[in-house]
Amino acid sequence: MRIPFTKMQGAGNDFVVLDETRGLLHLSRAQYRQLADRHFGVGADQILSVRPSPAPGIDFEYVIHNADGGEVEQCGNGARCFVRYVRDKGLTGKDSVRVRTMSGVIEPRLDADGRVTVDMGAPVFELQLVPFDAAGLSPQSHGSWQTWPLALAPAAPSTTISVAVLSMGNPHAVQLVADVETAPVAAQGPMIENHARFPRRVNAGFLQVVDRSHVKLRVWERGAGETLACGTGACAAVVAGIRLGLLDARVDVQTRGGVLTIEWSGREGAPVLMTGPAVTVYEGEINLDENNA
Ligand SMILES: N[C@@H](CCC[C@H](N)C(=O)O)C(=O)O
Repeated sequence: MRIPFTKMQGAGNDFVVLDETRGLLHLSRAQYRQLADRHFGVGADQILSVRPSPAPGIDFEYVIHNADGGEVEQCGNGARCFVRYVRDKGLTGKDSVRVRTMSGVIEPRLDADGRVTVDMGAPVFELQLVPFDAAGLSPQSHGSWQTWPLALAPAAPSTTISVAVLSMGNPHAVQLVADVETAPVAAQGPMIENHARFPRRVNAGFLQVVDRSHVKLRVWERGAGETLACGTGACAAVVAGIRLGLLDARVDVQTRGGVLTIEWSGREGAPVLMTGPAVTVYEGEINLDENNA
């Protein structure tokens, strides 16, 4: 099967975008993996499928698959690319669209300066909704919030780290580090991602606070490994930093692929705003392996 695609990136988090507004492609998990494969496919951290309005008052549906082929709830950098794509392709005349994802409705809008801002909705702190199993653990209190001890085994020697746990529609565990450049992202990332206390696995953030409005961040993404940037990871890290009393309401997040600006008032139920780049890299067509269907 030969299909057209668009390659996009937001702060270096890269995507294959598929237009399914005129019919679903019904790709298999193996075909999503082939699209994401950097040797046998196009290469991407996630595959984004653009689907028609699922309900009145909603402009589009946005379906996200990680590089491992698994469908996931949310993708922040992808949301910025989504609105750039539907506008550039003439699928809408609006600068701001309401888009349904697996975890709710988000609102990306094209800004006058060429960047994109997304209302990512409110962070979720209920542990069972993340989901995170805290049974038998004693949290460490930081003012009105807490972090959780997470034993990483079989690390040698075994290590216990301290993580803030929350959902931005998808699950995040954020730990503070002294220096992101020397943080053990590749060593700890897979252990955190697959930790038994996260039944749906988790995205693992490594956050260095520079000052109250600047941080550095690396994220080991569930189903994709370390990426150059993670939009929901940036939102989760800044929300965690604000709730831990370390950050102000507007923070620039330096990732390896660029800067994202995150704003959150700190009020429970208030939405997180994320601003950053969204860029089309090229268009193409690919033969998908029928044996993978
Ligand atoms: N890169 C994304 C997040 C994509 C999904 C994530 N790996 C997950 O499994 O939840 C972003 O920019 O938010």
